[in-house]
Amino acid sequence: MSDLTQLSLFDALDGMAKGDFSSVELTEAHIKACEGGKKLNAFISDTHDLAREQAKASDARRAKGEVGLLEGAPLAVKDLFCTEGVKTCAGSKILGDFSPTYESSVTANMKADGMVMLGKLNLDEFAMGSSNETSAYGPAINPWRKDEDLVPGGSSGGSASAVAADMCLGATATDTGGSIRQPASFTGTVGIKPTYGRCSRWGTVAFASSLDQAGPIAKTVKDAAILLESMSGYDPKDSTSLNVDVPKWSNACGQSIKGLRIGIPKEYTIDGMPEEIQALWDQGVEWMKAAGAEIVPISLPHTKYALPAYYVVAPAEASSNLARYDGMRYGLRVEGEDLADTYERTRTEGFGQEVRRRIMIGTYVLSAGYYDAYYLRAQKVRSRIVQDFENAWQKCDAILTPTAPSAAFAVGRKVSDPVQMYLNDIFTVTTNLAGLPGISVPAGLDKNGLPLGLQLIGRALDEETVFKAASALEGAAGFKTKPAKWWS
Ligand SMILES: NC(=O)C[C@H](N)C(=O)O
Repeated sequence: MSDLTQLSLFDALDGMAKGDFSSVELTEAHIKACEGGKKLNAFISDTHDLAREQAKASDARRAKGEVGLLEGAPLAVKDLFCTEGVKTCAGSKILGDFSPTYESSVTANMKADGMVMLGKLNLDEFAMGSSNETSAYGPAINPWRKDEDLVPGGSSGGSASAVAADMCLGATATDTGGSIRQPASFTGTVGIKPTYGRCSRWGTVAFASSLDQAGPIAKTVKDAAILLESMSGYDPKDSTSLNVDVPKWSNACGQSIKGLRIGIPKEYTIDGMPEEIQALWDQGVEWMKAAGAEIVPISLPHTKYALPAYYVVAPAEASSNLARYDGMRYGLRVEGEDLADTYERTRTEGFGQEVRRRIMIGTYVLSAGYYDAYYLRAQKVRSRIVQDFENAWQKCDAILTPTAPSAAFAVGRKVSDPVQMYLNDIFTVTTNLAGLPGISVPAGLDKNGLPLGLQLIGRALDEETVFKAASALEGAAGFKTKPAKWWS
């Protein structure tokens, strides 16, 4: 039998449906790939025994004719989603060996659809970062380069690395400012952040609640559609969950984009953007045109304020969400001389530098006297950004931009310069602030042979158009290159 880890999720599901191989065989092949891929540090916890049990149970269900959307597919879960009885630590020391007694709604949906879970994936601590280097478990490594350790992007770096290295057929991820799309761009994978409210946040460790949204990282656009169909859905346990139907997005893949209006925002041309990224974006425009789309120049005038606004709103919400880690309830507790000292020691030892930085920024911008100057102003910027997109939708149906301002960079290169690190999110944060769906599709390689992605943004709840356009882009780009398997 040929190497089953090379299959897409769609082809693997098809192969099991035809009886070409079982979930047990498919799962064993992926467990072997995970064991051979340890150097990439993509996983924080392995759940291989559980995966074997789940695969066996899946084959038994299939024999009875019970076949879920993800039936028998070996997948992996970002370690930000609570998984019942399986360590969930959000890449932080402060959660210690916390093992939840409940399952996040997203992973519960996937389990109900027949997922086999191979393990929990590495990430930046509490999803704060763009390189996976803030993880208390060390960074996941990008499989694209052998001679030098490159970051896989972040915060969903483990998800991206594991999918790119064929260790799983797809993975869950989350995106607060770009954490699904930027790692997808860095690793030649597909990542979609759906409309805010599509996926329930219940049981997902909170970073910035008005921005956090789950979504998949996958090998193809169609695989991403299948995974998102399973992850999405109304959940009364999350007050921001949208009570709307989940369309069959996989059917949108491959449909014609004739007459679709694609907007090109002039503000996304920024100083210092590498020429190859500009060239790839221009090429993307040509591909969309050739596929029958109409190209429309648009303006999103408040774009330059998006990143500063995000780095006020997100830390503000984080400082509030992370107040719960006090050494009393879960994970780490460092005894002090009195209660205040215990809090202080626990939080100082438990949180890494970037998380502490964000808690301090967040506390500052929310404090009396500064609230109006920072937080309130950032919220006003947010309204302007929402309005910019509303205006744009009068002229176009989807927007094409680069995903990130660079390709993957070397481990250690940006850690000491937070502003450089934050700039990674320059093209992705706008959709989080506006709650819109955005997808990254691998579109080409830079001069060093590293993948680059292009982003498509759609109207709220119009993932269908996003998938249609992304699938056309994927077809035109024909990105088939894989990293050489140096790690196993
Ligand atoms: N969670 C995210 O979307 C990550 C983003 N790069 C941040 O550091 O906030």
